[in-house]
Amino acid sequence: MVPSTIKGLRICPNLNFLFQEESSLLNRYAAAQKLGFKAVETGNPYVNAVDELRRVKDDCGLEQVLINTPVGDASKGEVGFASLPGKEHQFLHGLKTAVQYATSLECKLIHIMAGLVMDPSLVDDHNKTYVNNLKKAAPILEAAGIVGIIEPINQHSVPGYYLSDYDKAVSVIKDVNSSHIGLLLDVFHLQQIKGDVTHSLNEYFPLVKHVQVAQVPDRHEPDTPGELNYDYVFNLLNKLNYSGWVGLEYKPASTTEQGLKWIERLGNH
Ligand SMILES: O=C(O)C(=O)CO
Repeated sequence: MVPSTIKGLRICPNLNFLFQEESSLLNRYAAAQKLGFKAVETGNPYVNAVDELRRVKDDCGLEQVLINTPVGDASKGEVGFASLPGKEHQFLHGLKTAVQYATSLECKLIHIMAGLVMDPSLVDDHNKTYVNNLKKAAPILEAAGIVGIIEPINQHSVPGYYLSDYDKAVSVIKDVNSSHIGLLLDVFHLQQIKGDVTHSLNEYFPLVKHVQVAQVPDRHEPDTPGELNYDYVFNLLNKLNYSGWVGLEYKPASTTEQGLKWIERLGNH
């Protein structure tokens, strides 16, 4: 069994990163529950029918904290659709699918994936498309009681990803001006995009609806060798009175279960 909190912060494994020893997503819910987790996040729930997922989630007594919007053909930039000019229909269809899944799974957070900029000369069209799509998404999310969150992703992890700048994310959230559009702050990406973790966490905290963690640069467990001191980061989240979930979105350095020992190690400081 593993603790489901670290320093009082609630933690949930991302089932598209952890428990990959289980080839089936449905079995990953059971594996997470067996180890003692109370909740999960799932980047791509669409590999299963929503009723199947709902049944397994409920049988395991797990909370579904977050899902992502669907992605398409990455070779066409479709790592999500939110910023893609000319694909507004696919964005809206994907959003409605995500809302349908989230509603059935009683999930209150949807990570809205932005897509890739395949032609840098079209970045202004991406900017306009992104804001317009999020403005259309806000009332749909509000009606469903769901918050859409946008996540700056670093360019090493996803080269060409449209949203890779916190100032842009903040400006878009303020432009859309809806309590149903907020920020997903993944400390793994923050460190590689901007660094300045203490001041950045303080500055962006009012917009933060969800946090994810992984060590930099290898994206392994928080206590593996790397640039970030997660003992400090978790203490800082507590100082800020962060009450949301912390998503474990890292690639286990060995096995999932072996790697989870970091929680005990770090939690005892
Ligand atoms: O790659 C990431 O950090 C994501 O959150 C995609 O789900």
